[in-house]
Amino acid sequence: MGFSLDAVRVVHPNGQRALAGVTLAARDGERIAVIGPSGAGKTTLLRVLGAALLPGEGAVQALGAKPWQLPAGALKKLRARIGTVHQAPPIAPRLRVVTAVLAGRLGEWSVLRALGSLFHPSDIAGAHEVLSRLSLEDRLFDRCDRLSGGQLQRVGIARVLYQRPGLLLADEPVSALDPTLADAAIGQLVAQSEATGATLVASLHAVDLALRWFPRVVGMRNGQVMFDLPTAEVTPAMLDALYASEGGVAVQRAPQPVAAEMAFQRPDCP
Ligand SMILES: Nc1ncnc2c1ncn2[C@@H]1O[C@H](COP(=O)(O)OP(=O)(O)OP(=O)(O)O)[C@@H](O)[C@H]1O
Repeated sequence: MGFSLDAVRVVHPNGQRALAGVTLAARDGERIAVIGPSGAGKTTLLRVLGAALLPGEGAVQALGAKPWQLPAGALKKLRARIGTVHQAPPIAPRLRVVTAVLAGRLGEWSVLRALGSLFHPSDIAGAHEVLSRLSLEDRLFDRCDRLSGGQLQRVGIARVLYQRPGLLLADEPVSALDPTLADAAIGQLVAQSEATGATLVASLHAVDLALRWFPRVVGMRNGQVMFDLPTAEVTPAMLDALYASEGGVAVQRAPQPVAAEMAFQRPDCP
């Protein structure tokens, strides 16, 4: 199952080309980091994988289904099996943390149960368990608008952990976290994939996290896949080329550890 994209092209309504013929596939349970400069098409790629954006051209398969050939009911069920961690989680400010986390399974619930959960959270222990994996269990009953940006981002991660999707997509999931928390949060996404067999695709600006936690790295630029390699084969020269500015002058980046050196530094998942 996993997913596959074949020659996928996306041009936004304003004429901006975001994906220029992307072909990419993953087996069940694979873990892939997508890296590349701003505007490379990473978010667009994840939206196509999540059946949230219909590409203008090309074929999409996710979890064994072709989303855009499904009737509405089946498409809804497929989307309930796909979880997305957004950079800025779409969570209503007045919602309590517990409710925001339990909303991860809204797609599986009837309208009645979903409405009931707003007033009487049904699985407080389950919400507590996933929040504790992100060191947020003490905020269970806080309102989301009382949280910092980084705490809210972790609530968004907890929500997807609670959902237990078959395809887990994470779009810049730790951009608001300090390095220690970011490392731990990526570790939790990886641990979830290992425990449930979910395919994990994360777009990351933090190249060190991509190299440390993911066995496969896809480099994107200008809507195209520039490389798709086992992490140990990604070289500093490839990273420099990926992030080089359009004018040909290399962008100043902090030195990145060589992939081969990073591979054995991956901490054990808790
Ligand atoms: N809704 C939209 N309407 C018009 N253009 C868009 C839209 N979303 C993205 N784009 C454009 O498509 C291209 C790819 O954007 P995308 O957000 O996928 O890149 P990205 O790699 O995720 O960037 P970043 O790292 O900055 O988040 C960019 O040129 C962007 O300006």
